Amino acid sequence: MRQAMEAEVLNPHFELGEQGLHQVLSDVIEEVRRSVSQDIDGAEILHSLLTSSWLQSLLKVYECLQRYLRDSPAPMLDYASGLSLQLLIDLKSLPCCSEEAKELCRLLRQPHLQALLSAHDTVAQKDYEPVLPPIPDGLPGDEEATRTVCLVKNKQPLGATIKRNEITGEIFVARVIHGGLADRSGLLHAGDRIIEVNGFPVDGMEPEQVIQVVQARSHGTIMFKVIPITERPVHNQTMLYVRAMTDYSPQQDPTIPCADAGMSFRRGDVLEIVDQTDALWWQAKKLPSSSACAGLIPSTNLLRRKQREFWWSQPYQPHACIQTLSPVDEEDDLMAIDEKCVEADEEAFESEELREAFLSVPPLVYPEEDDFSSNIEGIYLAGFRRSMRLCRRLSYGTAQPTCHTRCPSSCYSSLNTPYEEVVRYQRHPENAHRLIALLGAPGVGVNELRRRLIEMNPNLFHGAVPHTTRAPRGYEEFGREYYFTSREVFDNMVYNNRFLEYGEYKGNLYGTSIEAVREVLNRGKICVVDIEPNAVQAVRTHELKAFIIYVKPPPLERLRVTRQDSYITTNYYVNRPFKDEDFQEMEEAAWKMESQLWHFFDQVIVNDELQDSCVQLLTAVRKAQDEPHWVPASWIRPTTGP
Ligand SMILES: Nc1ncnc2c1ncn2[C@@H]1O[C@H](COP(=O)(O)OP(=O)(O)OP(=O)(O)O)[C@@H](O)[C@H]1O
Repeated sequence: MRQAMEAEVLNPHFELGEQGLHQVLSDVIEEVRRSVSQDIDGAEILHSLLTSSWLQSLLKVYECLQRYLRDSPAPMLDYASGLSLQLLIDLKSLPCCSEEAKELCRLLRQPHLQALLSAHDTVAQKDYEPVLPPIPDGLPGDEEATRTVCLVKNKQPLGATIKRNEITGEIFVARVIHGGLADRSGLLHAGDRIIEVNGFPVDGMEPEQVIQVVQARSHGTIMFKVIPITERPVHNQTMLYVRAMTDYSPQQDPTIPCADAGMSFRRGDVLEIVDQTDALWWQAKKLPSSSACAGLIPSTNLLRRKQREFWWSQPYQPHACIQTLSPVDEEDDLMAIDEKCVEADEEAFESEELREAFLSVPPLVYPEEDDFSSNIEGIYLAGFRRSMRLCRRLSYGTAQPTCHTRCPSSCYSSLNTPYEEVVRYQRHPENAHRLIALLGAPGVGVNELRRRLIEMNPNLFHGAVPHTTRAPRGYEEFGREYYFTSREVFDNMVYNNRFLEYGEYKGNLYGTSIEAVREVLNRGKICVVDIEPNAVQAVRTHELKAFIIYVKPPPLERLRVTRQDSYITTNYYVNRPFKDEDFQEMEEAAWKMESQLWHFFDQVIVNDELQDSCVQLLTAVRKAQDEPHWVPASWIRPTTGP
């Protein structure tokens, strides 16, 4: 037996048998037991030593470590994600690809495979230590043991805030910022009492004075003597991603505990909430983030409270919802009749006065149809009829009954949800396409871009056929120009929230229904619609998963240059060249849309050079369908209730 043990000691690579060291120990105990019965001196002591539970545990740990060292798999490489990306780039750059290469591309782009590779890299790069056994019970708990913590400061802040107990004058660590220097050291915790900084006793000092002592040394080692907190709070670190629905600036928030530790954000920013331990102040990172260090932001409840206070502190203003963007005043436009008319509206011919007015203004073009209602390769471009467009512009009605729900971002509802929970979503190739919704100020070019996109590939891109209560004309077909319905049916659809948006124009109702969009999507096509601001909420649903593209006007000087030969569709059913006032109105309308809806835009295209904008639009639409994006969590795991 002894020989066997010696062999083990001498040869560290000695392979322990099935039972391992545990077995060896049992044998030793057995031998010692026999020695005890022979009454050999000291054998009893040795016996109790070897049978003690702590030694057994220690040996088990040793065995685990041996097994860990022997069996731990070593990765072939730790950058599988990078390699797959490189492979995709290389394959893409090939002039022509074999079927196998295409298949490989498809596989490598699969979200599950990418997630697997990423998980592999995380594991491969991390040095996982074995789990250590728990600290034995019975250690003295009330001992005021001090700890000396040395942090090497570089240009980064320390990443901790302090507070003073006003009664005792003691200084405590108030908060440790996730990913900051203090956090990464693992040695400072919220609640630790600071006794000394760089040898200076800090009890009784004001927090600002303590900070001065810390800052006296801009780099090098800073030494803290602390009494560690006995019971550390449990950190609430569930992974949460949110989209900010409001702007926030810590510098302008007098209530933030430490403005320097705060993080500013803008509406639409995606934030990773890394710590929600404090009910009032969360810690978050802005994505994509290059910094390891998080910043303080108000929690949902706190931000909601702040917004409410701000809301009530504002002087009363007449309701300034997006709908109040006044369309061109009808009376003003009547004065503009002497402009050069290049196009007449389908409905314009119903009015005798207008017909006369048109006839008196040369040169005139009287297309039987709206110019956008064209036919490409036998495919009709639906949803471009002028009356529908003008109706939408004039429209104040939506599928939602009250203003609060109609202007989701601007008014009350953003107070309820200052952060919207989001998740990363990538459409599965077999799922329906995401709805593409274009939005922009009147005249900015939404319809021009939409039309050009559909013309690029009318077999793939489609508009939704609108509904109307207007009677069909001789050349019009049901389901091509419009779905012609009775007012009763239309009202019923409104009542049942089946319209994304609807409105009235010259006594007739017009609207884009969810069914019309669904009909396009069910045929495997990409449905491209333009929406008014009040339809934003209606397209942001689990079913449609709209990708909202905002078309932004370029600066005024560029509008003047690029729109020299363009015509604005006025409220008077004529097209005329753009005037400076039109550009100003466009900018104002754009500004309002941006200030109220920016956080809902998945993509912004500045419509400067038309060709560039078309390329940007096409790229955005492809990305919307094929690449991962942040979407509301409720789209992926729908919640019950409103
Ligand atoms: N980038 C551009 N450069 C030059 N002209 C443009 C550009 N974008 C659009 N246009 C022209 O501007 C005019 C208005 O565009 P369009 O009708 O698409 O506006 P819209 O945003 O759809 O407005 P509406 O609300 O009136 O439907 C059209 O004559 C169009 O050809």
